[in-house]
Amino acid sequence: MYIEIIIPGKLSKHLRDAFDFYLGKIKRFAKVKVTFIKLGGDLNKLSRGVILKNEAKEILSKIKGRKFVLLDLFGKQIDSLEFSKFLDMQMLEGEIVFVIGGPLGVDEQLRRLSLKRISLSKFTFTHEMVLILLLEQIFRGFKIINNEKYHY
Ligand SMILES: C[S@@+](CC[C@H](N)C(=O)[O-])C[C@H]1O[C@@H](n2cnc3c(N)ncnc32)[C@H](O)[C@@H]1O
Repeated sequence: MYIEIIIPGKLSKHLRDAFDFYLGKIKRFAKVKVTFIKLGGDLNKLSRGVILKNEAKEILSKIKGRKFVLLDLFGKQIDSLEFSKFLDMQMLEGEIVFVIGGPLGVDEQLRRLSLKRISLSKFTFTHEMVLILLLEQIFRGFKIINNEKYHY
């Protein structure tokens, strides 16, 4: 199983331990690649719309026509069991691509093109926190699929 996560920006130092921790945990279930793309510009010089379009262009160039799941505040809230079923189903395809928006959110084009939009809760998290939360849910999902003790 191959999982790719595309996210604008860089991971802050204070989250690196959590990032490495969950990547290490997932590696026996799947190969995970996290692709950081450059931010779409400086809000002091460009409008939010232009920045989001720049990021969408860069993200789409990495997606190269593949299906992707968007992490989106306005997406559907699902629970960990449903997420694990989705992971299990995608295993038949052999690949899942997730996209997380940048600090300013996502361009509508990405919403339109996405296969599915998932909301983790009604709270707004930083995009970097969403990366860590997503990795933990992926790990949890594999533990559920494999009937291993972790999800209570
Ligand atoms: C700081 S948020 C951007 C908030 C922005 N107001 C918006 O409308 O998306 C950065 C990114 O993190 C992700 N994100 C933040 N909170 C989320 C949540 N509760 N569920 C799913 N994704 C979330 C989304 O991909 C979002 O584009």
